[in-house]
Amino acid sequence: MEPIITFKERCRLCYSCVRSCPVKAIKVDNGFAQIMYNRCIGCGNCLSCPQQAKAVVDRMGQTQELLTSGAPVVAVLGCSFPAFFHAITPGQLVAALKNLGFCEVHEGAYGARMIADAYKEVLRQTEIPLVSSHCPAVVSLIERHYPKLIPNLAGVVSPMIAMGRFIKGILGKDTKVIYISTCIAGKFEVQAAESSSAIDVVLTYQEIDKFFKGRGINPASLAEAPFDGLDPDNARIFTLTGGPLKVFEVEPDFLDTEIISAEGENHAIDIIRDLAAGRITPSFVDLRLCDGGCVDGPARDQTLNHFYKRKLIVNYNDSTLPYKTAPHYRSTTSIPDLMRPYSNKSCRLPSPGKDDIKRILHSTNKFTQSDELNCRACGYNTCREHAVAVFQGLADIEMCLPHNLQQVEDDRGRLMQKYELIRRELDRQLGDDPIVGNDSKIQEVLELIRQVGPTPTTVLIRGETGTGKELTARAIHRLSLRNDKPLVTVNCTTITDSLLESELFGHKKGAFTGAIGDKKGLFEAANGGTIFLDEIGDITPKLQAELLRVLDLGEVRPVGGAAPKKVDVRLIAATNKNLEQGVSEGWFREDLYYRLNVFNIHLPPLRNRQDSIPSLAEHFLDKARKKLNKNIAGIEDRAVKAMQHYPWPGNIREMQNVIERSSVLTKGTIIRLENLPTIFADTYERCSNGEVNRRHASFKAERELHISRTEKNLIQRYLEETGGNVAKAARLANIPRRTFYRLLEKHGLEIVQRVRTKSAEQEAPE
Ligand SMILES: Nc1ncnc2c1ncn2[C@@H]1O[C@H](COP(=O)(O)OP(=O)(O)OP(=O)(O)O)[C@@H](O)[C@H]1O
Repeated sequence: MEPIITFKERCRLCYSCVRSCPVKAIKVDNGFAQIMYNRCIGCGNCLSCPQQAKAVVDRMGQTQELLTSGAPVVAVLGCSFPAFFHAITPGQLVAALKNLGFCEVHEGAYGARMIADAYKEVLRQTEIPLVSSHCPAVVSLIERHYPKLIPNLAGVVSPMIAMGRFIKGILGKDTKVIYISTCIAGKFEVQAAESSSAIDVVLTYQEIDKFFKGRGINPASLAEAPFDGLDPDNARIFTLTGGPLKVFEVEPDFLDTEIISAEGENHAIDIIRDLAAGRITPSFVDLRLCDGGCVDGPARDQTLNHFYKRKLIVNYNDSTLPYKTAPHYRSTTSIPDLMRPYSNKSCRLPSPGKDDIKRILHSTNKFTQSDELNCRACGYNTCREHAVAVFQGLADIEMCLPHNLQQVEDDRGRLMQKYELIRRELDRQLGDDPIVGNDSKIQEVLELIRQVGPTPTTVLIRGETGTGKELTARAIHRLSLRNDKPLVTVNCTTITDSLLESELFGHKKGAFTGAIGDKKGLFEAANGGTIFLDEIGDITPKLQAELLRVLDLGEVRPVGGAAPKKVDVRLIAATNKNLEQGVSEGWFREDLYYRLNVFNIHLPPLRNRQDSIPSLAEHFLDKARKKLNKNIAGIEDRAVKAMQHYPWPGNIREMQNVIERSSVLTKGTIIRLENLPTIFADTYERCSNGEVNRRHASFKAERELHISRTEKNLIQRYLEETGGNVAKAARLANIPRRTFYRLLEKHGLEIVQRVRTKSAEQEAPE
């Protein structure tokens, strides 16, 4: 497994890894940034991901397995260890490692000591510019990205590999060697074929520290133990800036241009690029990718500054460390083969032509040079570099931040336009719809709407389904002084009980599973305007109590929140339930009932509004005409008559649907009885037979019919003239009030008039 992995789900596409990768070995694809290992040089920069989406693969389990396998396991400490384990002595660190189960502990600096002689030899023999190879990231950089310089690489192993070969050469191949340092590239290096089997595991200081903690080992409490192997002497400074040249005994003069010693990815890449281009031709280039040398490798102690770490290393170099060297390490034949080969590991990506770049730039709205902002938000230094990466399949177009912002702005504009269109359409469909009807009942309703509209009074609208309760609520809001503020409509049965409370009153973050943030409720959304609670008879007793609180105190309490919020909302409620029965049966709170029942509007069912059927039919036909863009002139009389005798269980909504459906079905310009659902033909037949039968009935029956009609018309007229006041109407008709009531009953002129009549009666004494 590769030493660094990506946790897809943590990647938030901030492109910080793209930005920090010196060789752009990151591919953004499928919604996350992944490492392209064939381009990666193991510098470890991507581990600084703010979301911790990149992590070093845990090798502690593997180490533990080796330690318990029975094979001898040797620990080798990289030269920089005193700058990490600075709170304990080197001898205590050795003791702690032995406590973990390591049989020997060596200083990796001895590896630097060993390769120094090899370097002197290679330097003496080489005539082309020689590039040092002790930094595995620099080796990878050349093998993967500048293969032209492979012949320039010193064919000498790194100090780490030298140590592995040295120890295994003496103790035998079955010995396991674990190298511990600040280096991440070393983890990649030991996986490469060229250095395989020299080192078994590479750990960072952090990993070994975790190991101590996991095993309850406190190195500071331990007595010092001596190192094994050989004392590296002054090779301990190898880790520092300038350290390798000192150890290799290559000491240039101040003005020397033949020897280059540099650190840091920018310098290293610049120098390698110039070498490859032949712009510089020094005799020796000593390079390390980490700025500050190995002591400042990616797994360093981040809390210490470079110069303090330098001081720690210098002190360590000056001190005498306890050593207990076994005689076999002193044998002159113990020095292993320190040479190594290299291979071309570059994989060339396709190069885009000018037109390709242009096309990609255009797709992110970059048409002129000034459109190329080179803002680097995508992680690439220039818009062109990003375009090349897009062409090569490394980057996404969507990585361009200015382009995305422009897109969001454009989308916002488009959505605003759509919203505006939909709002107008909704207004057309709902808000501006007139309340149609010329029967006395609906005229009375209209009068009530006109009276209550401009007041702040709570209104309770009652009536069967589809009778126009919502339409009435809209009309009331339109006539109110709040009509410039929202009318929020809530159907209490469409939202589940548990959600309705939070929908109405809002909730605080964490109030329940899924409450990931604070949310305002619909009462707050309606602040200053009106809220229409449809089907109020269906809300739970708990919600009834909360609602009462809103009505009494004018404040809402969000679910999970302690502090109430003031709201100024007018309430219109509607129900087709019998709330009085609810109160007596206990499922509707009495106090809420009285609070709602301030001003009642009762919408009559359509079957009691036969007189309005022709005008409603015409109204809905007009709507269907516009909606379907169909030339329909009218509805034939037979169809209207059938509609007048149909009981309309779904009321006006049903009628609207029937007319729209018939408009779709009709082939001519007139909606005929046959275009209506078949039940209307039956209804028509029944009512026609009734008329024919009546025509053939006796004179007496015919006379009764006419008298009854005249009686009904007269009663309606008296009511109209007295504004629905039954007491006055009875006086005008010169009949007792009780007789007038009986006639109302007989002709089906009920409830609405009676409600009004009752209140009017109280005002008007007999
Ligand atoms: N008097 C009327 N004039 C014109 N259209 C009407 C009238 N009454 C109702 N409508 C139309 O009938 C349909 C149903 O009306 P609305 O939704 O207001 O009924 P409702 O009583 O609130 O229904 P529900 O009880 O199912 O919620 C709507 O399209 C509305 O525009």
